[in-house]
Amino acid sequence: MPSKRLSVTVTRRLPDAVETRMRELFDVTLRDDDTPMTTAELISAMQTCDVLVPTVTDEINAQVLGQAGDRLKLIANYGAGVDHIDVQTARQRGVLVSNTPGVVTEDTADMTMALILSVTRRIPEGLALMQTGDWDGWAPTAMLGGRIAGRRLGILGMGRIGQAVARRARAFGMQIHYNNRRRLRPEVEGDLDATWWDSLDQMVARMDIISINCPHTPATFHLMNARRLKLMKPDAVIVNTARGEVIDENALTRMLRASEIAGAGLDVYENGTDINPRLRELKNVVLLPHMGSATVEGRVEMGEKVLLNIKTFDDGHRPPDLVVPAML
Ligand SMILES: NC(=O)c1ccc[n+]([C@@H]2O[C@H](COP(=O)([O-])OP(=O)(O)OC[C@H]3O[C@@H](n4cnc5c(N)ncnc54)[C@H](O)[C@@H]3O)[C@@H](O)[C@H]2O)c1
Ligand SMILES: O=C(O)[C@H](O)CO
Repeated sequence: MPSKRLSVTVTRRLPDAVETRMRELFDVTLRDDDTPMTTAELISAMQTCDVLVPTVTDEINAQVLGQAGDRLKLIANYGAGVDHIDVQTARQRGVLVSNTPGVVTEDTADMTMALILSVTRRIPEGLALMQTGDWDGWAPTAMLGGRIAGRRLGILGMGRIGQAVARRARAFGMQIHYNNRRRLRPEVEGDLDATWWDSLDQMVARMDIISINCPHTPATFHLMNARRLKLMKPDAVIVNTARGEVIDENALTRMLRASEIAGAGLDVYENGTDINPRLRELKNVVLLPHMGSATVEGRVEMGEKVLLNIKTFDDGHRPPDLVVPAML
């Protein structure tokens, strides 16, 4: 007699190859349209499935989890960041949470460098000049940016992506500094030629460029608040490819408008798509639509990770990318 297949609900459209494999392995419910589920749809899905595959666009808070069915045993997130899931409450309810770390690392680090270069070398301004047809030729003083070689890069959150950013930035001749929950092992720190700062305040005050690469947790919410942003040098730049909530977006906008810091490159925002409109008006800001890990290859690998986590759970083992509250 065939064994009962695990019931899996996926909240967003995934690459075709991933959806096909989902169908082969599980009793899967896939969506036809690619809009985020409403809260009611999410709760309804969580009342009938064994495994939910959400993304960053699904807010799975304590209230939503409180209405999930007893059947729900695993939330296999499609993405590395899990700040949209109340992992603590899930655990209390006996629901496991897994994510997709590692496969997003190189692509997100590439995008971090792209933002650093875009802001310091004014790439979007140059592009706009070409697109409007306003370029009237080379001039010694036109479109001058800042050199990044020799500059101090301060990485806040020296995990997988932070270290991948450090490797790239070293190749660009930057000096690497970092603040992290824990200091790296000496051999890793040595390989990256990175300088450790125990005090985030002291690091922030001395850097030319700051890159945010820590997760959004209660401890990192507004870690870059108005007071700390004011410690930055007036010619410094900040980039964020982690989560918007780590920076006080309104304070950052005010400081950029007042030229109290030189520029910002943002891939993520404090309130999702509801971006401070004043940010859009600024020339010294480069805004991207949360596309740090958006490569064809990466999206398939994220799906493969999700499949592996579910399959391992289905086989009676601990999913390899289990997220436990102590990690956050
Ligand atoms: N823009 C995107 O598309 C995109 C893609 C992937 C990941 N992300 C975000 O990037 C984050 C980091 O991903 P990762 O794979 O590098 O995670 P990771 O767990 O490997 O690294 C995170 C690092 O942050 C450090 N950290 C945590 N709290 C801290 C604190 N209070 N102060 C200083 N350091 C702290 C941790 O010690 C760890 O070293 C994810 O949580 C996710 O939110 C964004
Ligand atoms: O965390 C990630 O992997 C991306 O931001 C998408 O959720």
